[in-house]
Amino acid sequence: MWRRAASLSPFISSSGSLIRNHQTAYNFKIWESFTTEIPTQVKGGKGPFICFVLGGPGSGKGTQCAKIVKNYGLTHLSAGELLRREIASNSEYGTTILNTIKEGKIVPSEVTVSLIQKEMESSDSKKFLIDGFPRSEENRAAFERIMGAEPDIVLFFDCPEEEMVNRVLNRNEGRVDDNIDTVRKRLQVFKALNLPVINYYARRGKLYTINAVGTVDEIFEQVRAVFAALKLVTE
Ligand SMILES: Nc1ncnc2c1ncn2[C@@H]1O[C@H](COP(=O)(O)OP(=O)(O)OP(=O)(O)O)[C@@H](O)[C@H]1O
Ligand SMILES: Nc1ccn([C@H]2C[C@H](O)[C@@H](COP(=O)(O)O)O2)c(=O)n1
Ligand SMILES: [Mg+2]
Repeated sequence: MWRRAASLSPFISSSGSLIRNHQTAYNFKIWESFTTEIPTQVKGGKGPFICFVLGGPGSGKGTQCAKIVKNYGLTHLSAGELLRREIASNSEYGTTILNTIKEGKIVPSEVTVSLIQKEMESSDSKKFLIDGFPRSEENRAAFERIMGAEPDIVLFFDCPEEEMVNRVLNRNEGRVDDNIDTVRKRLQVFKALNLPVINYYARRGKLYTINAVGTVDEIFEQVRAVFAALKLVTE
């Protein structure tokens, strides 16, 4: 169990020397190579390592998180899964959460952060992969305020909208939001509320953009390059 009182200061340089700028779905820079700039100080504070995982609906966040867990042993917390679990448990917020998800909107931050908080504070893990969070500036601010922590790094799975729509419509997991109407709304919400957060982390030098087109293994090779550079995470 843990509690962090203060935020970490930025610790990863975003000025790697062999980076090429690719035009991708949302025009973020892709980190293509980490050959010379290995961060020397990965962790500055006493709290756990926190990696936020962002990307539009169906961009492959959950799929890649499963591979990260398997290869690097981080504890995976999917905000969407925590909310779906809350619906299934018939909690007092269940109906509100269900209706919000059906509408493709964002659940109030206090609800989501308190679910994440419960998981993190009852875990002995020292490294968390927080998938699908923060979805908005409000989410981000609430996490910082309530948890007193910031992510160490942020992975962004950058995927063209058409590909995301195809993946969601073929997912076949019985999710109430896997239909064309909701996915269109989720894409609008993603662009309006989540892209600004992604930009925020890019400005803070914490964002690692992954080109989310290709096979699952090809995409994971880019993730591996990020984690290879962050030696401390794997120890
Ligand atoms: N690289 C890929 N190529 C083709 N299909 C993929 C790829 N990665 C994931 N998928 C499939 O696309 C669907 C969506 O993937 P996933 O659930 O990982 O996305 P997500 O980003 O977590 O979406 P959401 O935000 O809706 O939870 C799944 O059916 C998954 O098997
Ligand atoms: N921070 C979050 C994460 C998720 N939700 C809601 C709204 C999403 O459409 C839905 C599914 O999430 P996913 O499994 O796609 O990550 O859950 C939210 O309101 N806030
Ligand atoms: Mg997911």
